[in-house]
Amino acid sequence: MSLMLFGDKSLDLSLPHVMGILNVTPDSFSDGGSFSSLDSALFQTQKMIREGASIIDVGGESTRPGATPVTMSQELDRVLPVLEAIKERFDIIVSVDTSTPEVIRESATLGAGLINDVRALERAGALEAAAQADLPICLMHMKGVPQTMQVKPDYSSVVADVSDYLMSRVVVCEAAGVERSRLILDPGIGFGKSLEHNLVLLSHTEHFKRLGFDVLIGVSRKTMIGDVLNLPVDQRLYGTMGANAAAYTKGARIFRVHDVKPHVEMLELMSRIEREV
Ligand SMILES: Cn1c(SCC(=O)Nc2ccccc2)nc2c(=O)[nH]c(N)nc21
Repeated sequence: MSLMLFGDKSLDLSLPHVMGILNVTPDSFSDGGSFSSLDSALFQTQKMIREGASIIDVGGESTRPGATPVTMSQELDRVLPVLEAIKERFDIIVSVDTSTPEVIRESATLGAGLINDVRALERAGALEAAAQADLPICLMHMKGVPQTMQVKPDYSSVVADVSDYLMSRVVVCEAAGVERSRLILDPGIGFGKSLEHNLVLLSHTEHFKRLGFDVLIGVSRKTMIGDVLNLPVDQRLYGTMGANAAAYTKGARIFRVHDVKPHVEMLELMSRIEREV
């Protein structure tokens, strides 16, 4: 048992957990407007919970390469109503993707269970907001900024560089009053990495585990799967499952995915077999 508190709930992170992706950026609701985007978000959320998700990940900012930056008020308007509505209706941990101090603060007040920051609390004020929020924080590595991070990314040693960076953020967090036991590490697959860099990071997932932290992996449907299999984004489920299975065998325990049911069932068998003496 290795319990971690996520707001008013806790998870045993000796077991694998699926984090279902809920996109609330307006372009993600191209359902012809039959539902309001909130109805659609709640419907998706209910489906992912029924399929076995432990966490619902809500993000108001698209971090795709070339994505236009979102204003703070846009982020607040997209995330907070959905967070509130989910907390009212469901008993589930809600993770909020944000790098913005005000969103961290408001989300904590409204009952978020995890802050998922692709910028590892680098933004001015984010560290202080996170320290006050008293929530678990996922620190993810990103090299550069979304607009340009995929232009010839280069590392002397990608595993060492990424883990050195994340450990430097851990030190800064501890100095700001964020206990190490609240921190989850994430190598940031696809955020300023070549295909080779992504494959090496996944192959060395254990390295981050051995640093003494739980590891979150977000590889679902990403370009690296497309690069390996030469498949479009809507045909990357099996490749995604293979990548997550490999990361599981190397110690990852939280998996950020679009397809909840396949992963819940895959990880149920993997964890049952791995635990058999
Ligand atoms: C918010 N967020 C994202 S968004 C990027 C994305 O899904 N792109 C994408 C999705 C589908 C297809 C192509 C690209 N990725 C991570 C991650 O890997 N780890 C953590 N912790 N948070 C994350």
